[in-house]
Amino acid sequence: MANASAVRLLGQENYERLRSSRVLLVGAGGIGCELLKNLVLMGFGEIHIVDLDIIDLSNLNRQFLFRQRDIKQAKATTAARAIEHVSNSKLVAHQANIMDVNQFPLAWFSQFSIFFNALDNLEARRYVNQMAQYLRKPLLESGTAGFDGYIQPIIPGATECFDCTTKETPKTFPVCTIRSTPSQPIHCIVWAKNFLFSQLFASSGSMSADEDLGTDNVEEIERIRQETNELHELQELIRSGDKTRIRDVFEKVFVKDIEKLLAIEELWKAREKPTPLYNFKFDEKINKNLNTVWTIQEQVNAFVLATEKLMQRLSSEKQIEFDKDDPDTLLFVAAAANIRASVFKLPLKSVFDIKQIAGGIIPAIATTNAIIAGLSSLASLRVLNLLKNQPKANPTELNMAFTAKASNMSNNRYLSNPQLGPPNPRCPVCSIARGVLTLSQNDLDTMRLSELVGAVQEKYSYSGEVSVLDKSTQRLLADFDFEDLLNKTLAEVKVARGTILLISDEQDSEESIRAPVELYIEQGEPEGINLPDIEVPLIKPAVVEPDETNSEEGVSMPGEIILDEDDKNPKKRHLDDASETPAKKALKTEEEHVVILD
Ligand SMILES: Nc1ncnc2c1ncn2[C@@H]1O[C@H](COP(=O)(O)OP(=O)(O)OP(=O)(O)O)[C@@H](O)[C@H]1O
Ligand SMILES: [Zn+2]
Repeated sequence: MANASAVRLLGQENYERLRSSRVLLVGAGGIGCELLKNLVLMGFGEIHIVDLDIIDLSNLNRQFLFRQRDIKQAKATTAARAIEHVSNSKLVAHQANIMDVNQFPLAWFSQFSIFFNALDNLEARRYVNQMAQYLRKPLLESGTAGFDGYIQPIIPGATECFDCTTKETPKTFPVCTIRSTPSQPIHCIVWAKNFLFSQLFASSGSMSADEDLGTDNVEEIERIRQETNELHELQELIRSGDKTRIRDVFEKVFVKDIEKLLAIEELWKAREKPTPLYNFKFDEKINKNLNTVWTIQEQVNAFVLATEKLMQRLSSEKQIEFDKDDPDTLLFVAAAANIRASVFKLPLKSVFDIKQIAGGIIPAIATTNAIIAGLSSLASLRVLNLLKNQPKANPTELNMAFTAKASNMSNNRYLSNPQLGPPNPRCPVCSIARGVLTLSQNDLDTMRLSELVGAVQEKYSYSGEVSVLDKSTQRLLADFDFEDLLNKTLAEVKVARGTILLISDEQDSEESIRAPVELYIEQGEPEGINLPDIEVPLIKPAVVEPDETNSEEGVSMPGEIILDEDDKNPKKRHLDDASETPAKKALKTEEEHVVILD
């Protein structure tokens, strides 16, 4: 049965095209459920839904295709089943990770006219963006965070891609700030959760000798190492189950360790000194109101109570992970964070506030999801040229992108309609020449890496050394002073179907170097190395400006904590930093040691 209103909007011919389109929806959560309903009601011919997760009780308030009885069922299949009875579309559900190259190789993506992202993490978003760039297929990217949201149509070659602008990564902090010199409540929360809690209840590791601590102060480094190893001993104490020893734990963490810190005078030249919590006592007074800020005595009592409970649990659980919904772990982290905050003379917070911060909670709002999904489905008609009388303009001139902003509204307008930008010529993703290299199974098993690298050098005229990076795992496979793997087979170095290799010029030339090239490894016939015919231009090495930072505004993603903090973020990529090859940049990022608040 034809959908009369769709025919009126699109015209008969375009409606037929819509009916014969096959589309991919990645994510069947808050935006995904809304979007699936829209795509079905619009009448797309075939819709594939991919989601790796199962339904949780907390999803039901907004993921309206799911009911209580569906809890623990797969999201993708349940969503398809829930909408089937009103659907005139063929629905195909996959409970899987979209980044699983065995299930979803590049060729699988090529069957779709458009991809819709309804995801909640940067990694998967980046991955689908990359597939869209390889196949030059349009992608409708979307996201919400509370009352804010956005849609961004991405048309490879014509508009900017997801990675053309820098994105805020989850906030990270230098280790020394967390361990020695907290200056905000958040530093104490990160310390309590990622350090104290995990050392006492979750892990058993002591520190490795070469861990970078983000400070050069020898005394401080020594103190941090010693403290970690002593905490390891405290873990033994905790595991003994002897509750009388909680006093020792408390004294070590809030008195002795602080005294040791105070002894490093260098640290306190320009900072207020902490005060150890001397004369502490434990009593029975427990405050049960999670919304108020407790007195320090109530924090101390809560710390003892939570530690007792966790100690008891350790007799049956091997280790305990922090979970914002696990009251014992939350209470421990909240109390420890507040006691430390008081020692460092910082403001205390309620358990409820700490739960939000430590759990990374941004409330998900059904209405925002519905607005964004509505805009995403409507924009897809424009992207696919399905609207009747659609102006034939360059995509960057059409009104296709939207942001919904309540948090920072301009001109009293909730919805605004920014123009899509053209691809950023310095984008690390869409500015790089790329192609697909198909290798036979036999070649994948037996070909040496050196053979492949040699062929790439010859085909794209790299005159000197090149570096080879496996982008999927960020492993360096070869460069000018690392040739150990060149003699190994592709199978031995784990280059397989779905691997993306980034080859960069290592030539030390003043004049010009060749741009990098990216190859997606596909498996198939025929034998031999048939490299794709792509142009890999010569570029001028950029002048190095060491302190240059990217001024483009980051876009925050749902599910991530973006904190107002002025510490410079060592993980932020510099799109315009052409002083290093991407391969080297990736390695450096891996080496930097920071505490991540997840
Ligand atoms: N790599 C991936 N492959 C497939 N699906 C993914 C992948 N990463 C995330 N998803 C799915 O994307 C959806 C995002 O939906 P949403 O943002 O509403 O998150 P949620 O997990 O349902 O809710 P919340 O995080 O708020 O509890 C989730 O259902 C999640 O399982
Ligand atoms: Zn880009």
